[in-house]
Amino acid sequence: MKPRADGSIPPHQPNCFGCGPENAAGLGLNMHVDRSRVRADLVLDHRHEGAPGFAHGGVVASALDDLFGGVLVMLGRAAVTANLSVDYRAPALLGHRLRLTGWCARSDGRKLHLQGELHDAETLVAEARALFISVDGDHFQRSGATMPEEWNRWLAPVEAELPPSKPDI
Ligand SMILES: CCCCCCCCCC(=O)SCCNC(=O)CCNC(=O)[C@H](O)C(C)(C)COP(=O)(O)OP(=O)(O)OC[C@H]1O[C@@H](n2cnc3c(N)ncnc32)[C@H](O)[C@@H]1OP(=O)(O)O
Repeated sequence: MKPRADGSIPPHQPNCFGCGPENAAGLGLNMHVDRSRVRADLVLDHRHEGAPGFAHGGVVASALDDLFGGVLVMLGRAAVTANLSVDYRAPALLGHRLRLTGWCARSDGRKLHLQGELHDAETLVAEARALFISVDGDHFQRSGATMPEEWNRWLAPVEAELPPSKPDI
C-alpha cells in the first residue's frame, strides 16, 4: 500500500472506521500527502457528539489515530498503535471544517514516534503524540479475517531506519 500518484492516500481497507468509504459509522477521512506531512479535512456531526455541539473526545482521538495510519502509508511502514496521547486544547465544534496534520518525528528500529495536530482555522484544537510499533503479517492473522491484497507488500518486514522528518519541510 502506498500513496497514489496524486498524493491521495487510499483507505486502509473499505470498512476502516477512520477512512473506509463503506463504513457508515466511520469518519470518512480522505488523507493526502503534503511534502512530509499527511493532511485531512474532517467535519464532525451529531453522530460524534459528546457535550451538546461538541465532538466527543474519543472521536477526536480516533481521527488522530487513523491520521497516523495515513502517515504509515506515506512511510511505507506497517505498524500499530502502542501508545496514543492527546492534549485537548479547545473544543472540537460539530459542523466546523477541522484540519488534521500528521508526521513522523523520528524512528528507532521498530518504534515510530508520530505527532499530529487538529486545527479549526487558526485555533489549535488538539495535539497528539503516538508510539507505533512495526509489525509483520503474522500480527493481523490473529483476527482470522482476510487481509486486503495490497497489504501483502506493505506487511513485508522493513529493517531500514527512516530519515527524520519535520512538519515544516
Ligand atoms: C498496519 C495497518 C494499520 C491500519 C489501520 C491504522 C489505524 C490506526 C492504528 C490503530 O488503531 S492500530 C490498533 C490499536 N493497536 C493495537 O491493537 C496494538 C495492540 N498491541 C500489540 O499488538 C502489541 O503490544 C505491539 C505489537 C504494539 C507490541 O508487541 P510486540 O510483542 O511486537 O513488541 P514488544 O512488546 O516487545 O515491544 C517492542 C518495543 O516497543 C516498546 N513498547 C511496546 N508497547 C509500548 C507502549 N505501549 N509504550 C511504550 N513502549 C512500548 C517495548 O518496550 C519494546 O521496546 P524495546 O525494544 O526498547 O525493549
